[in-house]
Amino acid sequence: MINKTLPLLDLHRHLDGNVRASTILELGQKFNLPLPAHDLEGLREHVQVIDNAPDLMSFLAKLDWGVKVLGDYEACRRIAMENVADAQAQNLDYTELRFSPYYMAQSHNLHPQGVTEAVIDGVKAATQGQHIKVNLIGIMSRTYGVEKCQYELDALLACKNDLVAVDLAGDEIGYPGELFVEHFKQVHNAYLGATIHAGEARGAQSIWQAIKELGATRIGHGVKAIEDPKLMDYLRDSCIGIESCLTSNILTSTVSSLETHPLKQFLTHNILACINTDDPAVQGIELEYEYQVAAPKAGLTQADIEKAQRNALEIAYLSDCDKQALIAHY
Ligand SMILES: O=c1[nH]cnc2c1ncn2[C@@H]1O[C@H](CO)[C@@H](O)[C@H]1O
Ligand SMILES: [Zn+2]
Repeated sequence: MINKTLPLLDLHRHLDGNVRASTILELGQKFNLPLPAHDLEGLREHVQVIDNAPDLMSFLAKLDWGVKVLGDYEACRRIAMENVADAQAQNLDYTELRFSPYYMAQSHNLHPQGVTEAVIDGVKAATQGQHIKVNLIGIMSRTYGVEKCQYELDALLACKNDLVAVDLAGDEIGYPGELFVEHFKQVHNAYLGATIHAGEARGAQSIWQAIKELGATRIGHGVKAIEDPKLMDYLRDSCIGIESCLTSNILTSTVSSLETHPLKQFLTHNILACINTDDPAVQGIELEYEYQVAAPKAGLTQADIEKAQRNALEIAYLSDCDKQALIAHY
């Protein structure tokens, strides 16, 4: 169960993996797009993973309608605002929303920088005067290759003051981290954090690479770390955070069942692992479900769950002062 005396955080939450089905319908109509269905019930199977996908890339295809309907910058601003509202409805005290501006821009030839500015503006407007605090992480979608990622990174770096970190997401097998060393040099030169999707579709080596060559201080998923005892020790000793996403890992067939998910072992090994959603709307879950249902199924005791809740605060891209403010609220 969620410990209500501690702040609740979701550090791995894709804004563009969390577009409401109702918004997809409305924007589809607004921009006259040929949607695969014209009511919510019919649309569901096209925008949500119902049965486990055979692999990561089939899972990721379900995110596509959420960005195909982004016909202008106002639509991007809207989904950013709705993401804040959804996070508030989950009683989150703090979340890091991540988004890929090129992925959002490409269907309607928008400019990634314009998309980035619209997302920033939407988040600022929606959080104004509210309790919830939101930081943004820019994603490079590796699925589009090295050059497109540079184009995407240029857009993100132009807005670097409104971001806390840069991530690499998408096709981990087809576009391994080795291709992105130059990109992450620029990320570090801009004093941004680096959290990287690794050890999800590929093995422990991909996590080593993300840490040693790309300078990641946090890892998205990282499930394959369990195969490498040296890496497990390294993650613990170097305080590298692991952003676990339980249901996501089942739906992408990364892990065969919650019962065999390595999160429990990460926590027992004193790795700074935490519980997150990933793509809530596409997965049809929310953070509450991950804490109340998925985590116990994955073998976490109440003490483990509280540890994970505290770990999120520890590894969040927040100053010590901001962390204290979150704790002081309770
Ligand atoms: O679980 C995941 N693993 C890898 N990449 C992901 C996952 N969820 C979303 N994206 C990727 O993130 C970008 C949108 O934010 C897209 O590139 C999408 O494919
Ligand atoms: Zn993710």
